[in-house]
Amino acid sequence: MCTAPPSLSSYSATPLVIDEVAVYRTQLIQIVVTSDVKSLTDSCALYPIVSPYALDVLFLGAVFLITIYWFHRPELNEPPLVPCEYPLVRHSFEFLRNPRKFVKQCHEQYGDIFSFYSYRQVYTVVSNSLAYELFRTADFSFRDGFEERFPIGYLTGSTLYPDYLDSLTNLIKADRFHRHVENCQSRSYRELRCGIDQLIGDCEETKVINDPEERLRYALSRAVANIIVGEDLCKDDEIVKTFATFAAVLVRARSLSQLTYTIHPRLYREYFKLALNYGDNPVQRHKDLLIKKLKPIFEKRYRDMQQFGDKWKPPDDPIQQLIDYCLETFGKLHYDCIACRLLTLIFASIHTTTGGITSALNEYAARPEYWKELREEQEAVVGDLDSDLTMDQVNKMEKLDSFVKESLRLRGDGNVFFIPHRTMSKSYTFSNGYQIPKGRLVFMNLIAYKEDQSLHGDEPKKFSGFRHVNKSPLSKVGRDSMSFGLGKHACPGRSFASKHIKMTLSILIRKYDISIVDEKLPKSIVVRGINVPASLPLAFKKRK
Ligand code: HEM
Repeated sequence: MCTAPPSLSSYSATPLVIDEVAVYRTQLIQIVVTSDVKSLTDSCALYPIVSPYALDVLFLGAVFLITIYWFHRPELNEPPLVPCEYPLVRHSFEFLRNPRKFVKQCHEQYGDIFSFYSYRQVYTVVSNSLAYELFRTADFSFRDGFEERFPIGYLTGSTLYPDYLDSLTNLIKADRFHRHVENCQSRSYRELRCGIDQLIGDCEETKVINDPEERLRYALSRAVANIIVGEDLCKDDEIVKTFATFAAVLVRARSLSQLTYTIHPRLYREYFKLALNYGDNPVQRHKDLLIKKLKPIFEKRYRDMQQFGDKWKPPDDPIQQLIDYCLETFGKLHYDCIACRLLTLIFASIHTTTGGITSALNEYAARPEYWKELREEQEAVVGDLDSDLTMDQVNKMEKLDSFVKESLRLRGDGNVFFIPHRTMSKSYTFSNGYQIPKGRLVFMNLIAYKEDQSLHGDEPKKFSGFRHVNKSPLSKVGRDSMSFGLGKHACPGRSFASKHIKMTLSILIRKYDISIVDEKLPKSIVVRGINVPASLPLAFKKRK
């Protein structure tokens, strides 16, 4: 006879002996795996002859099968794993003590692909042609690799929204964005000049500025804000501060969380978020500020759109791009999503571009042998400091373009890796036959790239400011030009960045004599594990 299994409440109410529990467990399993009523009845009828230990046998069987599979699973032809001396920390010490020496030695010994173990993860490093393969194939994700080391999407809340990075990339790549940047050329140039005049000053007498990077970052923020949020808001001190400081806030919080990464990336992500949310929660504060200041502009636009319909021709600017995106995606204005887009754009654009300005400026100040030619080019192309700077003129600054490109190529001498990419497909087989499993973080060996004579010409390790004249410009990516990445995810803001770096240097070169104060200071420093251009104290004097 089939007795119905007791209800869950009766389990707890009735004291059962061990054998009874096993019988009911067996019965429950049978019920779950049985799909139709008849077989259910049949299976219930069978229960007295099923062993009370069936579940345990099943479990042991599964463990046995998994063990067999584990030992006989297809082995990947993994790249050589650098053997390590210290069992727990593996290569972490050697790598952190002298990353350059470690990577160079491993490359010499193991060739263009090798893996090493740091803390609890295996990393793979690729050089030369395998590095280009990494950038060019869709089987690797730059975003996933970057997001693990710097979870910007998660921290800003952008990952809540569909395709958050794709939609930002599309916004920057769109023709209407390029048209808008061109249309804003003279007003954003004036903003930049005004910022430099105020923050660096007239310098009638020689003036030593200890923090040129920070001052130039604020000047640049005004110019970029002019393009992104418009003429009025770019003069708003709070908005400019958000543009100038948002990335620095994240970098500071990251330094508090770095140690947790060595335990587990997920712990690191959560701790990072906690470190940010603690106290005044800067991400939310910056979001609230952007929403407060921008809401009236968005609402007015939206009202105008509804009131005038097709007769209304909206301004073709990023604000309108964001409105259109929100209406297409959500059917209404979505302010949190708008703030997320803007913060990600600010994060991606301001510090990176200021870094480019700073490294080129440090090289310029330290290398008087280039001053004459670079000044002559400025005078020939632009002339007077007070006249506007057109896009056409910026494009004609070939020597300056090459100088900036060279400083970006060689910047951060201690940088040994390019941003990691993560394998997306099940496993990936490189063209030389080595295989890596899904999820592996893969880095490009930057030392090998910088020292490759076949790419950069004679003496590739030496700074040669005009190395790239009459060759490809700064904003063009290629095998010999990878500061902005390569392939599908190559930086979509590269012409924007290159234009702003050149505009800033053009003003500085025309306006001041700039020289280095202490030649012994390094041009780049390691800040919390990342090599960045140092904000060297520089002497500014108004040119005669
Ligand atoms: C000197 C300044 C800059 C440098 C050195 C730089 C560098 C890079 C690099 C190396 C990548 C990864 C490319 C890859 O993996 O192939 C990247 C991606 C990106 N950059 Fe830039 N960038 C700069 C300025 C900017 C600016 C000004 C913007 C925005 C206007 C921007 C927006 C982005 C975005 C949205 C991505 C992600 C692209 C994607 O995943 O499809 N960047 N950048």
